Amino acid sequence: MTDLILALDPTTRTDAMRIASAAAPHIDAIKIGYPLILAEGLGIAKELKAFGLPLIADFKVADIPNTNQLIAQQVFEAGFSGIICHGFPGSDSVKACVNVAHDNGGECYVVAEMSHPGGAEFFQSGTAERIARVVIETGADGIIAPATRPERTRILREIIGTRKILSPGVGAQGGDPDAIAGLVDGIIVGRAIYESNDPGAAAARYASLRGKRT
Ligand SMILES: O=C1C[C@H](C(=O)O)N([C@@H]2O[C@H](COP(=O)(O)O)[C@@H](O)[C@H]2O)C(=O)N1
Repeated sequence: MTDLILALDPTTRTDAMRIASAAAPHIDAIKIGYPLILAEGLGIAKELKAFGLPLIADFKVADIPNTNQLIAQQVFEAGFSGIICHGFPGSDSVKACVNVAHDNGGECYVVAEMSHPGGAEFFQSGTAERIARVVIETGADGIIAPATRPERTRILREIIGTRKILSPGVGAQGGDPDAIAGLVDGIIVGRAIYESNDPGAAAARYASLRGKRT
């Protein structure tokens, strides 16, 4: 089952609610991060929960363990069911997020390799693979891996086994959904949906990929 996760990055409540409402019937989760939260505050999470979909907090948490713990606690108190953290701060920092997520019945996903061009500079040469191994060590629920580089995501899949892969980079960044859908548990799509004149129809097109997971 290849889930469709809407990256809801508009920076006004009005646009966010309009787009979420149109896309809701076709998506499996909503990911929000700094663009919308800094613009509208954490309260937007409670409003978005009205759509009955899991909410993923994309804060790319990357601090010392204690600070990661404090951030993660705020995230799950705000009603999120998942959190994204970075892996480069090390296994103790990742474990702090994992523990809070699991204490709250939620999930923690770790950025293993980023989808933009710069992600190839710093996450390859072994870094992404090391982070994938931290995911195994810490019991994290999965990784973020690039839809723009299916060959890299395939390598990371070999390391993390059945843990989840959520894959951004489809659409606006050039990632081909058909090339990645069979490899991952969810594709993350933002601008190709929320910048569309018809976000509902755009989401429905990507939703047709469900079930492609092989
Ligand atoms: O490597 C990563 C990490 C990060 C993530 O998912 O954690 N994202 C996020 O995924 C979405 C893609 O949006 P769009 O390009 O479809 O508009 C945005 O919210 C990005 O911040 C990536 O794009 N690549």
